[in-house]
Amino acid sequence: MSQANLIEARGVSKTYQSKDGPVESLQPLDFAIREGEFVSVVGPSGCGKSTLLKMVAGLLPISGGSLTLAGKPIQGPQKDVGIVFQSAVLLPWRSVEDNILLQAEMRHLPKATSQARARELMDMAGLKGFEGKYPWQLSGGMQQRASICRALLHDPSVLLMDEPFGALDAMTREKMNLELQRIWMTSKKTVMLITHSIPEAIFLSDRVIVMSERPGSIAAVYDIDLPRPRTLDVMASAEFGHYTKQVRAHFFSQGILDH
Ligand SMILES: Nc1ncnc2c1ncn2[C@@H]1O[C@H](COP(=O)(O)OP(=O)(O)OP(=O)(O)O)[C@@H](O)[C@H]1O
Repeated sequence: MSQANLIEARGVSKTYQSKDGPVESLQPLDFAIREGEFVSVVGPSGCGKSTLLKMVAGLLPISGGSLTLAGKPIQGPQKDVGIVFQSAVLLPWRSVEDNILLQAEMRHLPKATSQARARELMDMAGLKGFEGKYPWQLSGGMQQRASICRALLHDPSVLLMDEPFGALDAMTREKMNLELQRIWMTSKKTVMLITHSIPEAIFLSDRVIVMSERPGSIAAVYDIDLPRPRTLDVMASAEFGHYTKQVRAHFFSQGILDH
C-alpha cells in the first residue's frame, strides 16, 4: 500500500435544498483515503453514506469544504472512478460482455482494446465462459460481478461501491466478499465501500469509518489489522470479534441497536 492520499475531504458538508426547506445531510467531515487502500463506511440508515459516495463520484456537488481526488477538486462526474450500485443495472437485451463494454461505448474508448480488457476482467472475476450469456441467465452474484467488471473497464484508480451485495443471500454475499478481496488484491484499486454489514466492512477493509445518525458525522475510524488474504474463518477469531464489538458499540450508544 502506498502512502499518498488519493481522496481527501476537509470540512466537507452537504445540505439538500428540498421544497420543505434545507435538509442537513452531512456535518463537516474530514477524512482521507490512501492510494490502494480499502475503506468501508458504515452507519445508520439515512446518515448520508450514499450522499458521501455520490459526492466523491462527482455526481452531487458538495455544500461546503473541500473534496479532492488526486489533489484536484472534484467538480462534476469523475473519469477516474468506477461505481457499483446495489442493483447490478445490466441491460437485459445485451450479453454480459456487451453490458461490460457499455462503459467503453459511453466513454468512446477503442473497441478492440476494450474488448481485450473486458475479457481479462471477466477472467479475473470468474465469468469466463459466460461472455455471451444474458443477465437473466446469471445468478445475482454473477450479475454483480459483471457490474464490477463494467466499473473497472476504463481502469479507474478508484472503485466506489454502494451496498453492492445488499440484495444477495447471506452465503452468496460471503462468497462475493472473498471475490471482492481477490479482485481488489489483483487490481490494486482504491476502494470505498458503503455497507450496512459490520462483519463485511471489517472482513474487507484496511479501515472502517463509522458514521453517526443524520446529520451524519464521523463517529470513529478503525484500522483493521488482520493479515491478508483473509479467509472466512477469520470471522470466528477473537480479533475479529473484538473489532465487531467496537463498531457495534457505536450503534448501541446511538440507540440504533439494542443490547
Ligand atoms: N435529494 C434529496 N433531497 C433531500 N434530502 C435528501 C435527498 N437525498 C437524500 N436526502 C436525505 O439525506 C439524508 C442522507 O441520505 P443518504 O441516502 O445519503 O443516506 P444513507 O446513509 O445512504 O441511507 P441508507 O443507509 O438508508 O441508504 C437522508 O436523511 C435523506 O432523506
